[in-house]
Amino acid sequence: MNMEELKTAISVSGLRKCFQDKEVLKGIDFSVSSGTIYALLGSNGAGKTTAVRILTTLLKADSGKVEIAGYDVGKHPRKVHEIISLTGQFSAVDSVLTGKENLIMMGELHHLSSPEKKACELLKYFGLSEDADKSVSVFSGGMKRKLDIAMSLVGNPKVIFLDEPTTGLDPQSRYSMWNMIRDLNHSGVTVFLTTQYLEEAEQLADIIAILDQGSIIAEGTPEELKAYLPQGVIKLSFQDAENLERAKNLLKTYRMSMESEKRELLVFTDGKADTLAEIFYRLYKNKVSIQDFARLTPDLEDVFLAMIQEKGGESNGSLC
Ligand SMILES: Nc1ncnc2c1ncn2[C@@H]1O[C@H](COP(=O)(O)OP(=O)(O)OP(=O)(O)O)[C@@H](O)[C@H]1O
Repeated sequence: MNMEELKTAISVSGLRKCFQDKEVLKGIDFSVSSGTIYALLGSNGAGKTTAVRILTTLLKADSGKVEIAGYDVGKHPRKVHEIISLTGQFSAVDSVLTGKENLIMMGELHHLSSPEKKACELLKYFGLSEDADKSVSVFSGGMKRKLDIAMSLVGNPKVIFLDEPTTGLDPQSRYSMWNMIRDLNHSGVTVFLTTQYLEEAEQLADIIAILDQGSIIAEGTPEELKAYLPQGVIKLSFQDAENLERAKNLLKTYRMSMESEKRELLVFTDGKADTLAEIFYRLYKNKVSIQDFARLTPDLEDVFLAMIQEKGGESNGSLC
């Protein structure tokens, strides 16, 4: 099957997995369009690695259906292996060998006609050419991670799974890894990544799914997820309690939240320019002196925390 013609790269429905009596995945559903970057975002222990292991045929689900490029992972694992690659949290490279030797070995495993040529191409692509003949034992964490991804690309996968690709990397290496993931995606590869970093999901993903205690509690583009929280909250600060109190009385028609100690007022508006102008005019006309103001736009972290808090009250009963 041709991936270019196939719209859905990954399709998951009703996926469940228990370990002993613990239900780690509670019947999750999602699909990933070909050519996109999909991020499964969740805290430690949310079930991300378990999901990736099932999607990549390393672990059997208790129930549910997973298809990669139309192939059922349980029934056609070999076909799935031809399409995917997996790079895990822990590097699979052999530290005794050099970077180039690792890649050549992988090329031989894939029966490439010219493993050395492929190794050189990948070393160049990942900016590792100068270090090609050094033993991997002297590579930095970031270099090892790059080599690990390079190894997974030897077989020209159409769908790549990256399990927490930047965990443990310094900000510079993380940034360079993000660029590489974007480049890979631009070359036509579908990317499925797990991360616990909100910023990473926001920077890279077309679609983000928030996995919390084995359930997907929200899914959408970063913008769609941000729309979950109200836009147009403005924060007004006042020099003294008197101005704060007068502003509060004048703006009674709006929903507000007051922090008396900080002499701050949060006003919840529809975010429209006319509304903001009306608020400022009302205060100005009544000679209320505003010390400072800011428009608060919720970021993904606010959304993540709000959603997790909201779901916290719901039952997490196990079905195992
Ligand atoms: N083989 C196993 N046997 C028993 N429990 C397991 C096994 N694998 C995972 N778990 C449990 O399943 C839960 C989810 O683990 P998983 O590794 O999928 O989470 P994660 O979201 O990838 O977390 P992290 O970000 O820490 O890697 C955890 O409570 C973990 O202890």
